[in-house]
Amino acid sequence: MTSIDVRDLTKEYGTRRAVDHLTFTVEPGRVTGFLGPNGAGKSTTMRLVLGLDRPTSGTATIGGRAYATLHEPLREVGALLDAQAAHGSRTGRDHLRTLAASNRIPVRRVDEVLEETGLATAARRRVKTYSLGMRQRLGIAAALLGDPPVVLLDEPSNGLDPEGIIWIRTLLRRLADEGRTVLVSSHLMNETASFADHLVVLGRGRLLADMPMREFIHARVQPRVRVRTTEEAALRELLARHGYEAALGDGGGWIVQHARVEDIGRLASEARLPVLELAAQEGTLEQAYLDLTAAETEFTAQPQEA
Ligand SMILES: Nc1ncnc2c1ncn2[C@@H]1O[C@H](COP(=O)(O)OP(=O)(O)OP(=O)(O)O)[C@@H](O)[C@H]1O
Repeated sequence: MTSIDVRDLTKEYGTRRAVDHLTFTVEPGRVTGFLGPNGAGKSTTMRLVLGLDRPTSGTATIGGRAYATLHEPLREVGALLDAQAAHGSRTGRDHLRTLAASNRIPVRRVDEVLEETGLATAARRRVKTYSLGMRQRLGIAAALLGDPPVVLLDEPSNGLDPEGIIWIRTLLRRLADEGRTVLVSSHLMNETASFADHLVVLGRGRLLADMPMREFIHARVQPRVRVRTTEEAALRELLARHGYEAALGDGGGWIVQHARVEDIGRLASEARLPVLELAAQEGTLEQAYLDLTAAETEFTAQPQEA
């Protein structure tokens, strides 16, 4: 099993510190969402892991080895960093064949990944005729070509249509279920919530969180309850009397802050209030993420640099 290990990693561009003493491990068998505001250092970290840039200090290794020392890198790590990387005058198939040949990957893998990424019918077209979503699929096909145990994808849902977004979600889950190490950066919180098991969150080059996604949400978003009754005034008075804060929700009913269904249900029952609806409202990843990064967003903190 191959993990990605980032240890005390720092990268400076001139006086700007893009990555600041970062330490975390991306474990196999789960999808790790890589989050952070614009400029937080996600792409820089991925570039350092892939040996595309040199760290100022610290290390980034894959299975204990620096990327530059891997014998057949595409068989060990698949990456999507820049979907525009393919040469426009080549066909999608030729692009993948060239990559396969230079990494001693059997040529049958080309047709397999074209099929897997839904590009089989477009394989003989020049890449410059591809839509953004098709280029994205081609970049993912290239990442999967060497059947690697480690996959890094920077914003893979970018440009994909709704069907493509469902496809990528299923793909990521499958890769993790097969025991691979999967690191995926995204700005789309609903998307990330739909595929990630674990989160690594950066802010201004530093590690803000490294924990299971459920834990991250529960630690930051208080539970809420939605309750609806025919006796509005009585409910409001009951909640206020027990110190609950409640506000009218969309489509009727009350949203009660810091509450659990067990407590509100019992209160309503004891007061003999007819309850039409009673439901726990799960916190979302977006709420938890915004709460964490509010103070960290570069553009909020330093508007003069925007
Ligand atoms: N080649 C470079 N030269 C100078 N500064 C750079 C370079 N690459 C990145 N930076 C700076 O490093 C910081 C981190 O950028 P990076 O692209 O890693 O962030 P990110 O989290 O991937 O952002 P985004 O979500 O916008 O893609 C930014 O302030 C950026 O301007």
